[in-house]
Amino acid sequence: MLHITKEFPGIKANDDVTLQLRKGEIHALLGENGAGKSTLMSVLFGLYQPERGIIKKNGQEVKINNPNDANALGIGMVHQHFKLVECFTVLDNIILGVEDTRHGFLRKDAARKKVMELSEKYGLRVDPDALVSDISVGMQQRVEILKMLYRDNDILIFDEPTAVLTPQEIDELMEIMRGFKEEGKSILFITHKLNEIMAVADRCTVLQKGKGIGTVEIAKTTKEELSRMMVGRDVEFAVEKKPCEPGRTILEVDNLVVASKVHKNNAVKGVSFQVRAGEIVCVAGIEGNGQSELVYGLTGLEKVVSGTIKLNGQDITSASIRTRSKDGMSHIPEDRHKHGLVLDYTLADNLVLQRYWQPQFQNHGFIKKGAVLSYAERLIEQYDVRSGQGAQTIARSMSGGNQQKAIIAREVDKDPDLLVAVQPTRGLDVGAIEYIHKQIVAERDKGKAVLLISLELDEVMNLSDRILVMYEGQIVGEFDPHKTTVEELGLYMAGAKKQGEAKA
Ligand SMILES: Nc1ncnc2c1ncn2[C@@H]1O[C@H](COP(=O)(O)OP(=O)(O)OP(=O)(O)O)[C@@H](O)[C@H]1O
Repeated sequence: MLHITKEFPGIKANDDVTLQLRKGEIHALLGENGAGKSTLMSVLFGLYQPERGIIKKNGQEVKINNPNDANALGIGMVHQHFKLVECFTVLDNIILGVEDTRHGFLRKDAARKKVMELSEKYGLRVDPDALVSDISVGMQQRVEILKMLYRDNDILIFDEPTAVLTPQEIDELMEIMRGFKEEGKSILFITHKLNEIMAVADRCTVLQKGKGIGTVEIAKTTKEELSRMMVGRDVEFAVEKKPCEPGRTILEVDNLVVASKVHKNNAVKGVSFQVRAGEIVCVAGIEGNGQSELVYGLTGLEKVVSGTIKLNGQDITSASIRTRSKDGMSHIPEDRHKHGLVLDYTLADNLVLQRYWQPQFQNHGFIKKGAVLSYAERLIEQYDVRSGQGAQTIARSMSGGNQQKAIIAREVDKDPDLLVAVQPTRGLDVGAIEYIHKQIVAERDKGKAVLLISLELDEVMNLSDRILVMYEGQIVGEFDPHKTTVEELGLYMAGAKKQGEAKA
């Protein structure tokens, strides 16, 4: 890709960027949120046409007008937010658009055979007949990868593939990528996780505010140098925090049971714990052990089966979401598109989603547009949310990381008593993670209670004052982060160990 420039209203997302990919290499693409990584890859995949610049494959200039052209050139892409049809089966998703319809009949036998062979060969376990809406995020990603392989692609673009995976799944993906490389396929890999780049990549190209800063050989660089190139300053990987001084109980959960949406059993099976003012309690666990359902129950997204939830001593077990919000609960949700934002609203409207009815923002049922805008502008400035048209930007057009920052700004600025933060730094760059971690600790130091749900053990160890490990819907252990290790937590998370009587 030579001298690519791509503009959107108000922003040059790519500004004269050159990227060269070799055969059989894993090439990482690194940059702050909104630096233009996804845009550059969307240009390569034919989703956007650049204003300037050309693309060459094997020395020949090519024109990629749409994803079909990209596929014909052997270029495939796994998007940051998957592009699957939820009510279709795995197999139908893989063959979508390249179905064999000879003589007017849809023929799937050969397709099924090819999919199963690819699945076997690369260790990409899928159930071809399962509906996409019923399978885990990890399996959805395998479907996306199989889609590329089914089309015989040999340039594979992975846009933040590990942001949604568990540590085990990340290891598996790294192995799969190495396998592709050995076969001579070329991989473009966007990630914010420097450890992953150091582990698998051969080279790394760094973007900063739309411009290419340079390409480095991984064998000759360090994590620190990469983060400096990308953020333009040194980044602290561990946040400083003083010992915790917990106060009164803010959240009290007693014997909570929450049903599962996917299977008949309960997902949360009698969980009890408390979170006090001025402490960060972290629920650690492998994805799918009831953490999501616990949060749905706490925040009111799902009705609970039994048990009680008290916030500041008030029973809120059956309270509406608005009541919980008014009573002092904030929620940074796991899925920013499903529960965090209204994607076709402006950034400003998204920032007042739970507050537009307050006198500050409405008068006799009419929204005070000026007040909403100036409030949004303050948050955008304070939380460094970057987008093309400021408060008026449509949320859908913002980069994933900046969408996340907008949600964090909204939830923290509500000044809650309890902040329920689920994977708050998913998809954020190292500079933004440092900032968010400091914010969470600052909230704690202001006397707020923080319940953090995270799959990232580094984050758990770094931030929490107390760790609860969840396994198969129950709390199987409680730990002091200063007295435990990642290895010990791992054993409890995998169900190999359980504390006699889990107290919390
Ligand atoms: N379709 C679009 N319309 C308008 N602006 C867009 C569109 N797509 C991207 N942008 C803007 O272009 C810039 C670059 O976005 P891009 O998604 O490429 O960043 P990124 O480096 O992938 O970020 P992240 O790490 O947060 O995913 C952002 O400011 C974004 O708001």
